[in-house]
Amino acid sequence: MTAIEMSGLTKEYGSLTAVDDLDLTVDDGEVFGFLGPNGAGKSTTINMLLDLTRPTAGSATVLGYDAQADADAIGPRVGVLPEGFDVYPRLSGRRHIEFASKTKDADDDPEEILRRVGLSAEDGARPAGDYSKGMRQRLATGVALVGDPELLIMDEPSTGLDPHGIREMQDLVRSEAERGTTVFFSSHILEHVEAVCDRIGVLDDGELVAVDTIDGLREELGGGATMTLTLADPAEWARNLVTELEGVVDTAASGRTLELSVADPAAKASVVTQLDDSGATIRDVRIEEVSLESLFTALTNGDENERTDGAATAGADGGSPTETGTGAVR
Ligand SMILES: Nc1ncnc2c1ncn2[C@@H]1O[C@H](COP(=O)(O)OP(=O)(O)OP(=O)(O)O)[C@@H](O)[C@H]1O
Repeated sequence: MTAIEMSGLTKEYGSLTAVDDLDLTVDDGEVFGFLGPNGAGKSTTINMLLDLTRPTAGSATVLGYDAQADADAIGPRVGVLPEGFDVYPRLSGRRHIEFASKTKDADDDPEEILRRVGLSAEDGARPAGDYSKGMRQRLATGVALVGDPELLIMDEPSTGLDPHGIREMQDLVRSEAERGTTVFFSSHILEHVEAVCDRIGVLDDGELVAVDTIDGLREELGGGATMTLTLADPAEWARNLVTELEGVVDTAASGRTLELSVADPAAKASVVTQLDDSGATIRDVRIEEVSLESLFTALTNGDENERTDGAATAGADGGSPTETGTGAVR
C-alpha cells in the first residue's frame, strides 16, 4: 500500500507559492526523509497532509484516505511530532501519555510507550518541565506513538538536540520502522535524514528537486569523486592515458601526482586498469567522494536562511550550534 501520495499538491499564500505542484509517493513501511532549507515548504506540505491547511490545487492521500475528505479517518492512524512541540512543564511525562491516550481514545500502557522512547518509569513520574531537550523530544515522540499509528510524521524532530540526542532520535526512528511503522521525517539537515532514511525528497522553494536514495542522488549528480594517484614516474604521461576515458571529467598532473575528477563510480576502476595495463606503477590512490553537504548545496542552489523570492521564513527556530555543522543549510 501507499502510505502517502501527493498529486499536484500546491499551496499559495497570495503571490507566494509555498508548495508547488508536488507529486510524491511514500511507500508503506518506508522511512522517508523530507529535506529542504528553512522556508522550503516542508511544514506547509505536512499541514496539508493533516488537513491543517487546505491546498490551493492538487490532492493528497494518507494511508489510502483523501487528506481532506477523509481527514477524520486519517487522524487516529497517524502519529504526529509537530515542529516546535513543547511539554506542559508541570505535567509528568506519564500524564502526557495518558492525556494523549484519552484524547485518541486509545488504551496504550503508558509505561510501555515511555520505555519504547527510552524514558524510565522514574523519568515518567517527573514533571516534564525538568526534562532535557532530548527527553522532551522523546516524550513528544511517545505522545505521537499513542494509538500505535501506522504512519509517524515528524516535523524537524532533531531541532535543538545535541549530537547524543540526535543519535537517540535516529535510533528511535529506526526501531519504530522495524516495527513496521512508516516514517515521514522532515529536516533541514541532510546528515540527520541520511542516517535513517531509505529515500529522501529534496524540497527547494516549494518545488521537489530530487527524490532518490542518497547513493542514487550522488550518482545522479555525477557520482562525483576526486581521485589522487601517486605514481612512480612523472604524471603528465599518465594523464594523457586517462583523459579520454568515459566518466573522467577533469585531469591535472603535477610531478608524480595525478589528480582526476570522475563523474561516475565505474570510471575509478577504469582509470586504475588503464594505467596498470599501460605499465604505469601506481604507488598510492586516494579517493574522496563528493560530500553530502556539497550535494545538498547543489540541489538547493546553496539557499541559506531565506527563500530566493524574498518572502519571510516561517517557523525559524533559532537552532543550537550543533545544527549548523556539516550538512546544515540554514
Ligand atoms: N500562513 C502563512 N501565510 C503566509 N505565508 C506562509 C504561511 N505559512 C508558511 N508561509 C510561507 O510559506 C513558505 C514555506 O514555509 P514552511 O513553514 O512550509 O517551510 P519549511 O520548509 O517548513 O521551513 P521551516 O523549516 O523554517 O519550518 C515560507 O516562505 C513561509 O514564509
